[in-house]
Amino acid sequence: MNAQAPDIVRAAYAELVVTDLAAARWFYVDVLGLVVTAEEPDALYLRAFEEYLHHSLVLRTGSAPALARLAYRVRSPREVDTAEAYFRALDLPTERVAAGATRGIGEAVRVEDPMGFCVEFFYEATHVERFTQAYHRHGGNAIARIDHFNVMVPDVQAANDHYTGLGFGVSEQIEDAEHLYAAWLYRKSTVHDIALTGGDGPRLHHVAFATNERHQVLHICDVLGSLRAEHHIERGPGRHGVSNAFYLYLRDPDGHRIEIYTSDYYTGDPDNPTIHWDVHDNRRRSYWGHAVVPSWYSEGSTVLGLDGTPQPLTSPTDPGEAAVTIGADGFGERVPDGEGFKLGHQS
Ligand SMILES: O=S(=O)(O)c1ccc(O)c(O)c1
Ligand SMILES: [Fe+2]
Repeated sequence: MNAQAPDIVRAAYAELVVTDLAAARWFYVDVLGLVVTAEEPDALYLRAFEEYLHHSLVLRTGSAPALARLAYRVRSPREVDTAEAYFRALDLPTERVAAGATRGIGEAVRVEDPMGFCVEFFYEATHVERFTQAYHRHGGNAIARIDHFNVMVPDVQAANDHYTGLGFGVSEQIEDAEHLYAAWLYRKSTVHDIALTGGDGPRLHHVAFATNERHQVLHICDVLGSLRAEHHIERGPGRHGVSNAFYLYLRDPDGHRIEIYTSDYYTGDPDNPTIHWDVHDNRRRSYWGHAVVPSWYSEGSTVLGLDGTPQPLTSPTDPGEAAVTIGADGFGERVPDGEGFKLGHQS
């Protein structure tokens, strides 16, 4: 009999390893405006304005940039036990950690999932002040909350099946008759808590935070421009086809990719239909047809396994999305009649 999947509420926090905590503090606190809940000589615990749990992002000093773990909140303390039983039944490396193993987080279970990511499931967490209406503290780029994780995996279908087995709904997919190239899956009533990007993996593609309004995304761009830090902008601002969200992708001082995201849509009814995008639809990634910078498809963060060591990478066996569109979706040497760019009518 299959073990019961834990009742997962949402993507809750990520722990990133950074090589220069001061530089990371400048990026995430001074530029992005995240709130410092707690600070240690080698770690920062940060949250966004609507959040009342201790943190949604931990930055910890290390010798090389990496994703230490992704964490999901479950609905009750009992669901931590359910999670442990579920993953042990799958014969996955699983460990129970005591309250305080991560400052501000209660007892939890950590698992190395089938894709190689270290994933934590917790319920108890320290409550701290919520700054939803502390408008005097909000900058023009007020980030409201963490929204989702995006991970790079060599087998999108297998990862999709792992997450549907955990009770995630599938909101959108990019596919053709042969392959599933990308997928977005959710537990909370938005487009996703986790997204799957085909590529060498396991790697972290990005952690996304949500703002409530588009102008807050645009303000980040203006702030970076005024600081002569515009090189932190990798892609966007723009409108996604998948998710319909307004987006901006940044690279932090260690190269970790952070998305600032707003205006996706509600997915909370039980019959929420999956949206299927053809891999040749030029609007899927950028609804206005803009090309996607090659680094967005090719670069990601190293992932640490449950034992804290970097995970070796596996390459996809099928052709990746960037191979079936022209180059990396617009920057392609194989454009037959253009100057290296995809023309609007081409796919
Ligand atoms: O680029 S996509 O439109 O596929 C996209 C949609 C939603 C996301 O969160 C994302 O990172 C990327
Ligand atoms: Fe995203």
